[in-house]
Amino acid sequence: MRRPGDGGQGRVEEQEKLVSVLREVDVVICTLAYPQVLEQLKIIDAIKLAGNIKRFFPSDFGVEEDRVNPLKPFQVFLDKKRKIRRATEAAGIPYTFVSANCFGSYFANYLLHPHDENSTDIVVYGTGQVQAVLIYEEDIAVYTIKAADDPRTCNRIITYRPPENIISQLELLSLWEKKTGRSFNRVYVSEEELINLSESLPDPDNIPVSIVHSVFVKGELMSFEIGENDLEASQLYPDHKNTSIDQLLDIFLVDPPKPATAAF
Ligand SMILES: CCOC(=O)[C@H]1C[C@@H]1c1ccc(O)c(OC)c1
Repeated sequence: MRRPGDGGQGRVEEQEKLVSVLREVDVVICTLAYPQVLEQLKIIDAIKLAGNIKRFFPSDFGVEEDRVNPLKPFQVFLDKKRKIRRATEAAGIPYTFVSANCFGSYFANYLLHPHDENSTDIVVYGTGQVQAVLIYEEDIAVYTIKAADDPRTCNRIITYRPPENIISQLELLSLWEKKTGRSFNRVYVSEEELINLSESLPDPDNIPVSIVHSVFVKGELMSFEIGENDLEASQLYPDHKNTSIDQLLDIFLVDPPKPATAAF
């Protein structure tokens, strides 16, 4: 896989420079944050002009946006991502759309707050029993690179859903309590409270609560079966030793990944 030369940095508005950089590579993996999602239209235009890109991964890597129906703030967020998927398809650019579900370290920090050694309360959304999917970020990267030059994933959607990475909030919390020897109070936030917040909070603060509702209350990460015509990473790449959630929490015990906050 070729990498751009030193001149590989710039702005998406610099179309001439973007095209020249694209002419040096084969695969484009975009990870632009939500506020810049529609900037990918400029990348699509540049890819069309360059004419040599063998695969484009738009900045997806979350829920399977063509198969969920969340609360409005998240729906508006996903509409922008869907616009990029449709523009990619319309442009005839070879693509792979990735549904990586929940970034594992990101959401372990979001749910368990392991860096806060004084916390005794843990917020549980809804019943806490809905199954979600947490994938260690390094495995998301490995699966994506493997998919990048795999003909089986060309013009396809691939979901990252290894069986050992499917867990509910309460199961995750119990596992963390077992590993740390700590115990936490469960502070439940009901579906009604989340819906009210999604309607009362100003934009963009209404987006995270809508994502929480989709993932941990509606269970939209697991709302569809992986059928024989669907691609799932751990099935496609069985030789890759994926990091289970149990192993991810062991990483948190010895070298906890720093908390992060997505841009909205
Ligand atoms: C609850 C807090 O959520 C976030 O901060 C954003 C980064 C999370 C996210 C954004 C987009 C997604 O599709 C997605 O799927 C699980 C997850």
